[in-house]
Amino acid sequence: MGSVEAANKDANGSLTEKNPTVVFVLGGPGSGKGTQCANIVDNFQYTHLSAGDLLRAEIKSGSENGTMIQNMIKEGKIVPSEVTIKLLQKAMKESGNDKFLIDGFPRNEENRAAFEKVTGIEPAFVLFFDCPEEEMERRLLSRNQGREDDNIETIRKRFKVFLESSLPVINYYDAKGKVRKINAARSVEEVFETVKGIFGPKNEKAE
Ligand SMILES: Nc1ncnc2c1ncn2[C@@H]1O[C@H](COP(=O)(O)OP(=O)(O)OP(=O)(O)O)[C@@H](O)[C@H]1O
Ligand SMILES: Nc1ccn([C@H]2C[C@H](O)[C@@H](COP(=O)(O)O)O2)c(=O)n1
Ligand SMILES: [Mg+2]
Repeated sequence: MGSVEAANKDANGSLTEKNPTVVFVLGGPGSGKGTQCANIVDNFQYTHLSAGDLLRAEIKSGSENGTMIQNMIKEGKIVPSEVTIKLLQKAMKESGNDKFLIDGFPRNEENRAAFEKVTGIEPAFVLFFDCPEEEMERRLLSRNQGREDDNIETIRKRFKVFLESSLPVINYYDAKGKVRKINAARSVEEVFETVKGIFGPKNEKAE
């Protein structure tokens, strides 16, 4: 048995010897997090968990939190950590994997501190897709996936929340040397070339 210090907590918060590898995938709305995570999953042995997708699925499921989540997403606000972390823990457990790309989380200091406290997990590193607002706005307005928050009013609110609440989390991890900043204002292929270099050959899927 290893020491308790070396142990993590499992997705339910119990101490375990298993050490999940978590990469937080952060960046402004429309910076390309989901697009690049799909490419990473195709090439590396990771499970992609998008906090936004999990919250949208929760709305669709008719859960008692659905209306609250829907209203918060419409306003570009961050849903309380307790709700999002429970969804992440459940998805981690159900995946059967131990390597995760957690996309769009932590979005604020409350998300960050609560996840660390509840799961005991520290990210291996943080991918930060850095993209100018004008480019992100262009991408979101032409995304065409029927998202209720892809309208100019909500997009502006999401940009404000990103600057005020999410950037401080990126700065927190940057001070710990964990941030891998990527210029996301390039083509999908160019961005992925940089991403591939960060993951390296170790976790690459066999052909
Ligand atoms: N490098 C790129 N160049 C041009 N368009 C891109 C690029 N990456 C993603 N896109 C497009 O921009 C839109 C937003 O991308 P994506 O959904 O991956 O962003 P996101 O960071 O996950 O956004 P959100 O935070 O809103 O979920 C999509 O329509 C996607 O196809
Ligand atoms: N940690 C999170 C992640 C997302 N949300 C809500 C608020 C976001 O504007 C929305 C969409 O997320 P995205 O798909 O853009 O990553 O979901 C949240 O409250 N907390
Ligand atoms: Mg996304």
